[in-house]
Amino acid sequence: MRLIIRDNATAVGEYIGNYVAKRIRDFAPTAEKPFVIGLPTGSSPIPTYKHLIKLVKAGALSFKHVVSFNMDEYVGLAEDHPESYHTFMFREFFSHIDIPPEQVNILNGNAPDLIAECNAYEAKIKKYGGIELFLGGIGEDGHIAFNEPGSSLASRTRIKTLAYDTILANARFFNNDIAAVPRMALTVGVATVLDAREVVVVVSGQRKALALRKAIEDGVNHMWTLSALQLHPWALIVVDEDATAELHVKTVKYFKSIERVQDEVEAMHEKFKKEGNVDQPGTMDA
Ligand SMILES: N[C@@H]1[C@@H](O)[C@H](O)[C@@H](COP(=O)(O)O)O[C@@H]1O
Repeated sequence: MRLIIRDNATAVGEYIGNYVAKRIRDFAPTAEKPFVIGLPTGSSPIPTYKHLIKLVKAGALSFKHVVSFNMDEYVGLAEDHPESYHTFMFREFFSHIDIPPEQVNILNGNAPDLIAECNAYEAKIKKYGGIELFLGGIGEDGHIAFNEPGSSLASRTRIKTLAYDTILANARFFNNDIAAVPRMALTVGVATVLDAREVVVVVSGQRKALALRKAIEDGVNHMWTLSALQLHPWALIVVDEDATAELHVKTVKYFKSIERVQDEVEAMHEKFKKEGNVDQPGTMDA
């Protein structure tokens, strides 16, 4: 696992935006071989979406051959409700980029058969050959997608009852009316996320600091589902300084030093490549 620390949420968004853009460009997606990406909602990924929009508008990136799968959606909230994840994704991202809407997949929290909806979602991901890069955010209780504490680390897309803490945390999006926050959601499972070839997680703000510590300094534990990322061979967490508040100084220093050495290795490879000595980029420590 790599941990990248940036000064603030904007810098985190720029870092992840550039990272995702490079992955898409290097993949060179086509209609026959699209780049399959998993996407989150929440306030944390907004700076990333803003940066990706900027790159698309500047002609430096295209989502024409990208297929997206969102992480989750509330159950029973009208699709056009201002706080549905459908509305969020189009408002904050999709309507500003060139992704064809038919390539966007978001769970339908109003499907007549919710279990069938979840199973079909998993099947569709499989049909595309799996997710290349899953971008995620976390809740204050360490949940990834809506995999609340106690979720099975082998879980798949399913119906999930929300933790009361999450309902309280999300009330800010419903005029602080706790009663208006849906009690259930459809969510990809922990195993659905871990199946992706690469996972990138954004964590910003001091209120996520404990979750970050639990996820990276303690062991794998279903009470902090992000910790399951320790089992993933290619995981990257990008955080702002505020989110590191509960980490040991030693941990922060360690990951900063890894980034420094990695930069040196990459610069060296670039130099060699220019001189025609190597044709493979350096591999990154995961
Ligand atoms: N289901 C979503 C999560 O996928 C998201 O990571 C979390 C964090 O939101 P924010 O970034 O606004 O703190 O919000 C919800 O709970």
